[in-house]
Amino acid sequence: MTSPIHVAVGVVRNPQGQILIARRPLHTHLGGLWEFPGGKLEAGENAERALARELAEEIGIRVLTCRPLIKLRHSYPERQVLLDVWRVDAFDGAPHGRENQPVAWVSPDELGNYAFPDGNRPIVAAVRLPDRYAILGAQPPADAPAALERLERLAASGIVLAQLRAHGLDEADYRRLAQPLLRRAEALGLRLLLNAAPELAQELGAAGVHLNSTRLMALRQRPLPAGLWVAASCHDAEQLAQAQAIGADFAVLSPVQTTASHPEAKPLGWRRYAELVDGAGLPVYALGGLTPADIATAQRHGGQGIAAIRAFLA
Ligand SMILES: Nc1nc2c([nH]c(=O)n2[C@@H]2O[C@H](COP(=O)(O)OP(=O)(O)OP(=O)(O)O)[C@@H](O)[C@H]2O)c(=O)[nH]1
Ligand SMILES: [Mg+2]
Repeated sequence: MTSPIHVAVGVVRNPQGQILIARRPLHTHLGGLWEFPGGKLEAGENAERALARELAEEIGIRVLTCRPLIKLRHSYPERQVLLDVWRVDAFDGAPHGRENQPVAWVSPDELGNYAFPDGNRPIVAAVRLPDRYAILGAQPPADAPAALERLERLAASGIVLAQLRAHGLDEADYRRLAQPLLRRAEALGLRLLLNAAPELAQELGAAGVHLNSTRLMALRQRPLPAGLWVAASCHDAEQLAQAQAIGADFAVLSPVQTTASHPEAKPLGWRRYAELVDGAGLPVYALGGLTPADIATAQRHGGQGIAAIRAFLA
């Protein structure tokens, strides 16, 4: 197998939070599809240098600050690419298509309306996902008022994505608990995924499903359509590969450190976390004994951010 073509890709964000996309010229590989500007590394260049050069050449901006977002390998019939994707949050100049390609500013949630190359699906997910994923836990008896109060506190602290995890409840109790939480989450602008059967998540109008590793391993395909989120709990390379194979949007990898909720589980540590994330092919949150102070560490190790049960309520 030849080594993949290393490509530096920029997710350029303006102060309004919109993302710059460009349309690939018709005569090129994947011509006519939308992309994030960028291009191949030249000999002797690292990804950051190539990114700065490509964004200057293609859209006429000077990159001021950038940081890694996600790295992905993808095989097209004609070639393999390593997409080395960076967030560009500060730049000089007004972006325009210097090669006459159409460009557009679109909000992260509108990205789904544009036709991108197949390899870009995880990039779009990474752009849309926040750096914190909250796990709203509940134990029997399902205490809806207490869970609602925690949901409010999560939203007040800026959480926009969470899952409802209540493994001790039977389906009827889980349903009773989930319904008012889903209604409140919607009003708060918080996307609530159900850690439950995908059919239940869809029936109750949740933002998506969070698959525990048993459900994940039993699936042969993505259980919900593209408009809903599919997340998965993973603990090793096999489960991450399965998450990617069924087309999950993101994964949670645990335990990264020793944690009070699972004291018996052997932690992965950041080095192993980074190794697993590197081959995962989808955004991965770190979970297990972490606090918001670890977000930057998770991102430095290739992750999307952190997931936590208690830390966001502190
Ligand atoms: N820039 C960019 N390339 C992408 C994206 N997604 C994706 O699969 N690719 C693939 O990455 C490869 C390299 O990108 P490129 O064609 O922009 O390379 P380049 O700017 O150096 O152009 P060149 O061929 O004229 O030198 C292409 O095969 C392209 O299809 C994306 O979002 N942005
Ligand atoms: Mg290019």
